[in-house]
Amino acid sequence: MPVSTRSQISVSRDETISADHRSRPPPPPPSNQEPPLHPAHGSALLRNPHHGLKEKMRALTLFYEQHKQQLASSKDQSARSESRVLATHHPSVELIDFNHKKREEEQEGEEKQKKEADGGVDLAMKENIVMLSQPKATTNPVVFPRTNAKENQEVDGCDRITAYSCPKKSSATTTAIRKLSMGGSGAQSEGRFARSKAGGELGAISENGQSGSRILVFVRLRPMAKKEKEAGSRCCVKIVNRKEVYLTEFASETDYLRLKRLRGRHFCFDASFPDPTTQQEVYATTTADLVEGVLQGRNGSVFCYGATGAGKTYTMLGTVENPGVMVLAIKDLFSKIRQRSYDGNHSVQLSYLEVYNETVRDLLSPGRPLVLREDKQGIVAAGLTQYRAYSTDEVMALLQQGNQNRTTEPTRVNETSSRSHAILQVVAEYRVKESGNVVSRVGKLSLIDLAGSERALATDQRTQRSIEGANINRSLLALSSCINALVEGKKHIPYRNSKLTQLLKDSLGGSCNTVMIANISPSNLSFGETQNTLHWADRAKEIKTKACNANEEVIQVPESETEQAKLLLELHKENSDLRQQLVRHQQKLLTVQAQSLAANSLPVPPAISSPLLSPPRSTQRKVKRSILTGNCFSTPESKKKSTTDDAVVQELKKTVKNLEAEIARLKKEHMLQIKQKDDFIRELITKNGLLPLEEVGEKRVVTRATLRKGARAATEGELKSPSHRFVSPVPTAKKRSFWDITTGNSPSVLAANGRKTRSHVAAETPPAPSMLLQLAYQCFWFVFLLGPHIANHFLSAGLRSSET
Ligand SMILES: Nc1ncnc2c1ncn2[C@@H]1O[C@H](COP(=O)(O)OP(=O)(O)OP(=O)(O)O)[C@@H](O)[C@H]1O
Repeated sequence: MPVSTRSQISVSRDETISADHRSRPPPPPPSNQEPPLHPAHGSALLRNPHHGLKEKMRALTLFYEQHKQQLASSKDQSARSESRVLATHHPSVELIDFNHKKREEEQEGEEKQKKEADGGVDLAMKENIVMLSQPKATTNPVVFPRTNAKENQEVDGCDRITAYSCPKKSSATTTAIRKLSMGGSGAQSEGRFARSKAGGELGAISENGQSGSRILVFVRLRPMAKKEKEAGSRCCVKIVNRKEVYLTEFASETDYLRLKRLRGRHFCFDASFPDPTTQQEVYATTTADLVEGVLQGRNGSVFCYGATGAGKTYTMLGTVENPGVMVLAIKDLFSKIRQRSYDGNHSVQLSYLEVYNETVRDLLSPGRPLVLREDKQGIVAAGLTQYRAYSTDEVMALLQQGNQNRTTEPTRVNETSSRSHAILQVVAEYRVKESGNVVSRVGKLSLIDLAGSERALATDQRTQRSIEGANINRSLLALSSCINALVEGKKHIPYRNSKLTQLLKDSLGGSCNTVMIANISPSNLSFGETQNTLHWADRAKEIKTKACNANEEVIQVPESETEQAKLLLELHKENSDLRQQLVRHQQKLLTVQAQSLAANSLPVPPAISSPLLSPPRSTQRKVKRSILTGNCFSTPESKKKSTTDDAVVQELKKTVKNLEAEIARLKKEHMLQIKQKDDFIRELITKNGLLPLEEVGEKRVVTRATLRKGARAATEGELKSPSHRFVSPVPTAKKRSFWDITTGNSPSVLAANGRKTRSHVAAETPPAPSMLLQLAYQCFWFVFLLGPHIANHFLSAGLRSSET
């Protein structure tokens, strides 16, 4: 992290000495007569006002010489230990190795315990038991300046290192608690055992998958670079027991005054990797468990953190010969999925993005910067390409493609310095058969290679590089703020301060198993950066993550074959039922469609007879008739319509019949009336004696009968014209015409006294109406009498035509 912690640890040596003196009991007096070397004596000397600086220096020099002799004598013992290989010429490192014999004894004790214990017991747990049983640190005569009190309280089993007087957290106790709490499922214990084995019994403990787990922090030390060697830099980092990291500031052996300001610090992590550690070892210890968790449906994150050139990209990506965590994790993921997936039912999707100068870019399909959005799944980059990969080779090709698109620039520190934070996300979804059921699991693994924290001077003064550096530092500062807030348990975590922290939100504070790998350089020239890195890594250890629940779904599957066959039969039956239903519905639908079509269609014209098209005679007739009757597409509506029409016709026919009967009746009545009138006329004539009855016969009374007679006569030759038809045989008598009858000019109304009555016909024959008028009257009567017949005729004719 870019935040320096130097100010916290620069304490004067004198203060430290006095503090140590206060806190420790005086040691037994020395056997020889040499000047007192113990700090108590030293402090006594120092407190003596008569002792000058020269004496102090002499005492210290003597002590230093003696210490060197002791070291020389212990070299034989340390030659047998593994740390002999790592021994450097740095005095502090030599001091660390001073206690090798003791550590060897401890290791022997560990092995003894291992043999005694059951086979299934976690090696890491045993290691912790041993650590707990270790004796408390004894008083050490070597006094070094006190550093961060929080970090280095005690170093178990390392007397000399305790002499740093850097109060260290009781890491052994913490570790033991963690390890003891893991005595849960056998599977987990097995997993941890396997991991311990793979990690070379590093004792790294995973609490993944358990509620309230914390971020696991690992440290990796890279080998000294050629450039650094050439620059005469020396190793300032010592890794002990594959857990503890000792950081010492260099000082010249003869520069006694400089000793005052020497800084030494001690840290303890879940595991620490010295420079010869292989990539495979690092992967097995840090990430293998996370991959396992992903396969169980849990999310996992691994991020590499450190100064520029510290080996982050090497750890994450590696080289062709030594592939890194990303490559190994993907290979492992694919091979494990293949082994387990039920019926090969699995999918792996990946995305690869970078955060460069506070912009998010898609590395697999570069284009416009992406926008970060928060949804139910957490923070997502909108529009980020998700590639589905079916093999490791495909993933490798995509990874290579992405890395080519990644922003890297040469800096003074690193020739291929990553100028961006890169995040590879792999989503694995697969089905596995477990206790008769099929379980579908989805897990996400995020592999993050952060850009290196750096000092402006360490890289370049050029504008672009310095801008990049400023942005990198800004985002890493935001990361450190988030770590601080999380450690302190604050409610508000400032994730929004940078794109990087937004993207890491899930990994840091979400439901996720998270691993941090802090990369450090061994060079004393990078002391400040290494110290910063270790400080923040140590702080990150305290971050508690939320319980990581498995994202899985159980699909019920019958166990026995008989049950399966049963299920298959049931499914077949259901399937055929559904098919039948479908056919029925289709039929119904067709009928409805046809009916609606018929209802909406116009009457079809009669088919044009064609010898080729015409059907057989009988059919043709039927068809023709049906077309004519409109029954070819008989719908309920059309049927109803035709029925209504029939009823109307019947009604009309009835009416016609009734009318005809009425006409006949009226005719009869009319004839009767005429007859009555004739009789009445005759009677009147007879009464009045106007004509003797005998003469009556002679003088031709115009009656209907006579008319008929006359008509007959006319037909015989007398009345040849219509005007003659009504010629009265009596010349004096008024000729009674049809007009007379109808207009009441009847002779019957002629008064006997000669007076004209209304119906009286004057003696002088009134002028007869004109022929035209008579004709009109005749026509009227004609129409009156024959009208109903004619109407009836037309009506039935119309009905017939409407029927057709
Ligand atoms: N464990 C290691 N073993 C061998 N070589 C290493 C190791 N770690 C790092 N290196 C080498 O150190 C150099 C710098 O490493 P790397 O590029 O990984 O640093 P970095 O932290 O990613 O730097 P930056 O932040 O600038 O990108 C590389 O040449 C790399 O090969």
